[in-house]
Amino acid sequence: MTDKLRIVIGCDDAGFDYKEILKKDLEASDLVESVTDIGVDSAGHTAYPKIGVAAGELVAAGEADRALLFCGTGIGVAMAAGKVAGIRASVAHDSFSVERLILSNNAQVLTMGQRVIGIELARRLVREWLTYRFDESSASAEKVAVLSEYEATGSC
Ligand SMILES: O=C[C@H](O)[C@H](O)COP(=O)(O)O
Repeated sequence: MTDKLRIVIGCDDAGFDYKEILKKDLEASDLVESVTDIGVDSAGHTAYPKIGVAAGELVAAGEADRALLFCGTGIGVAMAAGKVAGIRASVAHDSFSVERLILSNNAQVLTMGQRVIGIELARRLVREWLTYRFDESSASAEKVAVLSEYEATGSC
């Protein structure tokens, strides 16, 4: 049995519809322990960097395992979340990239763009994302460690 995940979900106004749909999917999933919605609400106009940083900080603080974020393209919230120390975040809109986001990069944050990907593909990819766990003994681990080394020391 795979450990269940504590997930933060968030969006800007351009990602609101998908965030609402995926929030329901996550809440119904057997692979999810909890879902924390950090907004925006339907009337929200919070700029995407604030959502990305807020989600990244929750994960970095150990209050969640992963974050799933939406904006128009997925790019802005990924850039913002990735500014938080220790956070690895990326947009991914295809099955292989979603797999490698976990198995190669041990990323905690997946982002998607509501203006880019169809909703049924987004839902399928999130279902797949929930099944992957990074293998700390894999050859990928030492590559991920180089990122951490750079963060810690300023060089690698
Ligand atoms: O990456 C940014 C997002 O796509 C955002 O939702 C839209 O930003 P814009 O309004 O600056 O295009």
